[in-house]
Amino acid sequence: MEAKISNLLHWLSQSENFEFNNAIEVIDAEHSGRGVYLQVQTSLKRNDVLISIPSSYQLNFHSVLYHISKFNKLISISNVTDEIANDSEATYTKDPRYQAYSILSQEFLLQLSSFQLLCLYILAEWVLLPEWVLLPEWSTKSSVVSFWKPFFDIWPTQFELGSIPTIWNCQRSNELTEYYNKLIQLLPYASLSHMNRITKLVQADWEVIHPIVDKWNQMFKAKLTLDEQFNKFLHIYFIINSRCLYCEIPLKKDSEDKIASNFTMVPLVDFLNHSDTIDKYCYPQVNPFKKDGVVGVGQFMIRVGEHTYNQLGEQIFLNYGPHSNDFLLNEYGFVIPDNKWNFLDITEVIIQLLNKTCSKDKDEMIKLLKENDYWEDYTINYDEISYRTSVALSLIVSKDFERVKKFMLGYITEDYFIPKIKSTLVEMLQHIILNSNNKISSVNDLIEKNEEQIPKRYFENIITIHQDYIKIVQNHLNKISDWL
Ligand SMILES: C[S@@+](CC[C@H](N)C(=O)[O-])C[C@H]1O[C@@H](n2cnc3c(N)ncnc32)[C@H](O)[C@@H]1O
Repeated sequence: MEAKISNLLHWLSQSENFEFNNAIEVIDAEHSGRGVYLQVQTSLKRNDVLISIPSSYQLNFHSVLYHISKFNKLISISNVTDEIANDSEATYTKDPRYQAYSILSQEFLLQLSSFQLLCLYILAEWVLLPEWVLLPEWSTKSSVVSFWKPFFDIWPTQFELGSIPTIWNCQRSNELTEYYNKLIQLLPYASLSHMNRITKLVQADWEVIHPIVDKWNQMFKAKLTLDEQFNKFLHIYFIINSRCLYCEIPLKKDSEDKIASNFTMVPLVDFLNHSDTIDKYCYPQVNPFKKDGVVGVGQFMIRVGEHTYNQLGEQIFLNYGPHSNDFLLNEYGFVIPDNKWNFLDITEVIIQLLNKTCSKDKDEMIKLLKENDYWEDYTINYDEISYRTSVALSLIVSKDFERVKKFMLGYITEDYFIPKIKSTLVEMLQHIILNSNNKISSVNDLIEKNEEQIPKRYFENIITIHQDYIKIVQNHLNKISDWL
């Protein structure tokens, strides 16, 4: 890994606009992978620059179009593909990308989302190009490598990202599928619905890009099967997902997918690990795009936040957002114990309770909740049972439609409903604890039968989420015992 990191630094240092504070270093740690640490006894203070990466070394919608257009001269987008010199005929015959990228029309590329374009491009440059150049017709020119190779080389392996539930759910032709299905069954409801949502996005994106991969396979006689290529795509999808940083993409300014497409991938910045503390450690800043030969969306900087770094060995963290463990597991493949943003989604439990009421009342309740935007998304965090959860529960238990309408409008407080819902709430919370305890026991059973095929952290992540659920619920049970 050290050699790969020094290759990356060497590659970046070819740009004058690259900065990496000489008090920090990238270190590979057992639990959280690569991270950035203070390695010189000094003091890094608010607004000091830690990392600064020019546009031309970031992977995003703009830079990918720029690089594709080097091989396909029919692509011409102002402010993106200008300033590309014409190649000689000799160059054309040396690099299979001229042929591969010739099937990508400007119209097709521009309507892709950032995710689709980057997945397709990274698949080509990282996975397929090294195979293409080994074919007899290109083999004498195998010195052809992607500009991005030093960046690709430091990305996590399939094994490192393997704890993400959508990967268990989507991976094709895998001997561990049966095992993964057992793990999926032990996920909490919030993780399961998150997994199902991302699974649909992954599958939809593959539907869009796989016709191109098919054409490349015919052009270059692929060695990998389509299933193997899908697994590589899945890996790339989650590399992007777990390492992308918010950044406005001018070409996506007016597009429908602009929120999901506004991101860039930034070498070195993508080594920063997550802390659940917001606004403390460091923060990103993107300097506006300057024309003069600079390609892309702007210089990406990381500056020190309000915390002064002066402890040798301290880790430089970045907050990825106020994310619960269910979210972190599904988007990034890790959890943090006692994460302060944890919450339980108890929509399923509330709906089960609702299903036990007589069907006429049930239909009316659903109608009232939907009409007033109180349908689903019932949550509990450590400190609070959400207002919408209290409203739904009060309605289901009391069946007092008129008073619940006033409760929704804030004319009466929950104090009125507390004595009515107390016993149902206690029963429901105890049931949640029982359910999490059962799942923890089942995960422990799986660990015993595992025979080391699956890394222990996959199981431990699920156990941590359930244990944290129990802490949240137990806190409410303690509070309820003080009521009235
Ligand atoms: C943006 S990358 C950070 C660099 C990464 N550690 C690496 O080795 O390349 C995000 C990934 O880092 C890991 N990660 C980030 N924060 C973590 C934390 N607090 N604890 C454990 N793993 C963490 C997760 O694997 C996540 O998918």
